[in-house]
Amino acid sequence: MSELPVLISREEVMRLLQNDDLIPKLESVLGMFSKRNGAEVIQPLRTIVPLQKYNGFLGLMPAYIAHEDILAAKMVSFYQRDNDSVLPAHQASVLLFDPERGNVKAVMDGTVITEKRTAAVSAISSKLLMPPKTEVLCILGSGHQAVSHYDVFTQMFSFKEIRVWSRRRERAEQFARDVQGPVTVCSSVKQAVEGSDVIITVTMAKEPVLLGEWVKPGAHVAAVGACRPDWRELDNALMREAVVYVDSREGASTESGDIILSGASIFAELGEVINGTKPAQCEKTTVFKSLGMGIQDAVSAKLVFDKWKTQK
Ligand SMILES: NC(=O)C1=CN([C@@H]2O[C@H](COP(=O)(O)OP(=O)(O)OC[C@H]3O[C@@H](n4cnc5c(N)ncnc54)[C@H](O)[C@@H]3O)[C@@H](O)[C@H]2O)C=CC1
Ligand SMILES: O=C([O-])C1=[NH+]CCC1
Repeated sequence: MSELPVLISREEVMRLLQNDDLIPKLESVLGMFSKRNGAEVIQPLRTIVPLQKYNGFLGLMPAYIAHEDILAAKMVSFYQRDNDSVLPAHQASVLLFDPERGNVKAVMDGTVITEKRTAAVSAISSKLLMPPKTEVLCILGSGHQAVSHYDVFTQMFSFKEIRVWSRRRERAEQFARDVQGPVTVCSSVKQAVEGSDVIITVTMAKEPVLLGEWVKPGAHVAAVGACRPDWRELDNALMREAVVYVDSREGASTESGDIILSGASIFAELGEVINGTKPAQCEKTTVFKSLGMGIQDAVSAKLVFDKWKTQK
């Protein structure tokens, strides 16, 4: 009989998953994915189970990476909660399998994996696509992704100013108190965005919050929210004017309201830029539309498990 899977907690994932290890693994797997060698990376489109009664969704995200022999599946629930709800918006678990025997080796917290790997992928997009001189970072939203993005962006880059905007000013003020360095709390999206070189959108908005008319020409936007085909964070002007990069063409064309409803065309996947088969047009305004991928969770889970084994 198979051994029982090990359980790896949120705290352990937080301790074991470090950006320095994670970023090269993500770059490598994004590059592999964009080669479209179906025997190398298998990642079906995310299956979504709508939970209409609760204004929520369950996403199923399996992936197999042959070269590294990683088989994993994340299950993530996400809800549009009202403002005063104390319940979390996202919760996830990742199952890591033994691909040869088919048994589950580990069940681990996937919420921290989701927070860290998403932010790390946005940091990769910024490394590749942001303008050469970047001084101002702007974060729209002040939730979990805002914090993980702040952490990796301040670790990887140095900005003269970091701005945050949130629908409720007190949440933005709380964010500014919680993080390590100085943050300018902005009263409007326009105030936060104007003059920013890198803009991160990490909101639960269903309608555009970021308008193209406020965005400095040449800025880079990492658009992380709006992961349903009828949800938006960015307006048509921005989507149509910018050079649009995505994590997966199939994912973005199926799930991203910003892409589907604006009719914007996708210029490249991040993996194609990593592979050198598509250029990074840093001199132009760029949008990286992130939806999240099972392969990102799979490499993260493997890193966590390998470290856990060496430290147990
Ligand atoms: N691309 C990817 O791989 C992933 C994307 N996400 C998305 O990132 C976004 C942020 O996620 P979390 O930080 O975990 O959520 P969270 O619930 O911790 O934070 C959400 C933030 O959005 C704000 N917000 C809610 N409704 C809004 C509205 N109508 N207009 C403007 N702001 C609004 C909230 O005030 C809060 O600041 C979500 O859209 C989520 O689905 C999450 C995980 C992975
Ligand atoms: O990749 C992911 O885990 C998610 N993307 C949008 C909601 C959750």
